[in-house]
Amino acid sequence: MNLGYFNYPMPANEPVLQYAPGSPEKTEIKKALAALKAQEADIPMYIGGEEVRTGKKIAIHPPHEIQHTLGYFHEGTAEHVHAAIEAAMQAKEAWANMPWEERAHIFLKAADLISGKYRAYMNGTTMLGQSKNIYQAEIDSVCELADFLRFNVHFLSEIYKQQPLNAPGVHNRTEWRPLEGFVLAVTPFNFAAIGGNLPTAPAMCGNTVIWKPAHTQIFSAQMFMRILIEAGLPAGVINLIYVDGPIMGDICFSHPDFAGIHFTGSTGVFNKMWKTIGEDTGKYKSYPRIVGETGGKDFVLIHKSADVDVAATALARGAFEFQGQKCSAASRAYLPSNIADAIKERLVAQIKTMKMGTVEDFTNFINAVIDERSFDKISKYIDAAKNNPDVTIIAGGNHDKSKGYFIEPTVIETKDPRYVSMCEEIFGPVLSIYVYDAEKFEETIELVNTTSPYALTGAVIAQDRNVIALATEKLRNAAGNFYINDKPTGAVVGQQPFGGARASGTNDKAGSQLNLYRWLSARSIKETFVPPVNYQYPFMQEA
Ligand SMILES: NC(=O)c1ccc[n+]([C@@H]2O[C@H](COP(=O)([O-])OP(=O)(O)OC[C@H]3O[C@@H](n4cnc5c(N)ncnc54)[C@H](O)[C@@H]3O)[C@@H](O)[C@H]2O)c1
Ligand SMILES: N[C@@H](CCC=O)C(=O)O
Repeated sequence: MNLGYFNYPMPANEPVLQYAPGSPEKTEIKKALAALKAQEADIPMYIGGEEVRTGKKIAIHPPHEIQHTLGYFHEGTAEHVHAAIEAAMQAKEAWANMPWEERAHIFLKAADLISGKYRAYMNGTTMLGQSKNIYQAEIDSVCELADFLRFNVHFLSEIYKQQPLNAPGVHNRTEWRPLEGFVLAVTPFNFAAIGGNLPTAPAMCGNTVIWKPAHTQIFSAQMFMRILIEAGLPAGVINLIYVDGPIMGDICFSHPDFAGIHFTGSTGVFNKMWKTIGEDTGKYKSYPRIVGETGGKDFVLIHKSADVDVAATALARGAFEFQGQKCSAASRAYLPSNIADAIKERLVAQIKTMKMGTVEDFTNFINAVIDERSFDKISKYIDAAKNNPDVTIIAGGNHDKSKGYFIEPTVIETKDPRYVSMCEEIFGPVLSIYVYDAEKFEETIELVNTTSPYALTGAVIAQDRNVIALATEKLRNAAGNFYINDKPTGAVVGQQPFGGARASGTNDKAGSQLNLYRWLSARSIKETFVPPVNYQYPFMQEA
């Protein structure tokens, strides 16, 4: 029954709490961290509304304290992928037919639970599971996730309102159907908000979903899943499984009901998925929607007119917050020769004050990288730089995995603008810098544009307005999110819709209408009130 058109106006962004000494939020998070550490969680998969425990228990350790065990998750097999598909297909019809306002209110309630009752637990599971300090957890697992849910409800309401023209005697309407089949959400380790957005955006549109997070994000993913259930999400709408990626891929990508993938992760994995899906599209009922946000090699281009402190701070925050494990992290910087020494000096001075350690000690700015594989990969780049006479490490360079996966914030200076660390995504606390002739700004723009295959984020730091205009125009295709006099990280939902092009993804902008359109399939319906009863047109009559 449709008894009215209900409005979901543009929401405000969830305010970021400050966790100052003595604040109530600081007391709450300290309590939550202690409680989470005092227990060993037993974490099931969620399939068709059932908690599924397989007995194959995998331990979860904080990356900054690997001797501690936070709990265990139950790993699934091919059988659980099949069960999740079946559950999604069974739940599909009832979910698609549920009135929009009922669906919307589940997600709005979940947003309020995240920003209220469970704020400390969303933050706590993210801090401990992914080694984020409180500020990094707050902007991700609480503010960005609540924003994704609230803004998407607003954006989808706006889409539903979009209707075509009518000619006399005819009524036209557009139905925004969900896709025919199930949607797969495959999510990365680094953002709890991305983990939450990738399954909920298609679900909001009436699709049912299989959600496979990275193993290293399960501690916060299961917290969000429990919140969705408390908010009223019906059984089978989102099915959370912990299965090896290729096993899941083999089954889902060969299933006739596979309708789309919402992926965020590395470019290599996405390329493989695209190829597998494209090999024989005849096996599917419809062409699957393929949405992927992938890697980056994000630049900061500094002009000779730049404010030195602005430049040094954009690099310090942009490169090292959350240990550089943001797809948006500043990882290559171009310093003009006239102020390069001053920027380096201030950057190194800032880095020297960055404390590294556990998330429970709030004075630590730097925590650990996600796991041993990442630690080893990042350390290799640093060690190769140490052994290369043509490059210099001007800050950091040490790493130690005895207690946790700790890597110092590291700055590599190279005289070769195409040195490996200027081109490849390292995904850790490593910034590479190249000093260019301050009079060759235009040539350097070209260098920035052609050095890496990625085009995710980038920043220009300058005070000269003509230069800002020039860089904005010439680097149009080099970044999907472009920043002027700021760090290239920290996009906010509703303000800077996020996503990149080239090897950085399909640029379907998470948390925007552009993204939601990918999970909808429009049906145009024409109704003629008084239809013709003779095939002949007036032009056929004799004069
Ligand atoms: N562009 C963006 O918006 C954005 C945001 C966050 C992270 N990222 C990118 O994500 C990467 C870091 O995250 P990650 O290490 O979790 O990425 P990843 O590619 O290793 O993993 C992403 C997801 O894919 C799964 N997976 C891995 N191999 C698979 C396979 N063969 N088949 C099916 N699934 C498979 C993983 O288990 C995980 O769930 C970086 O490259 C980063 O730039 C991009
Ligand atoms: N949206 C985040 C990055 C997400 C990728 O890791 C930012 O803008 O920093």
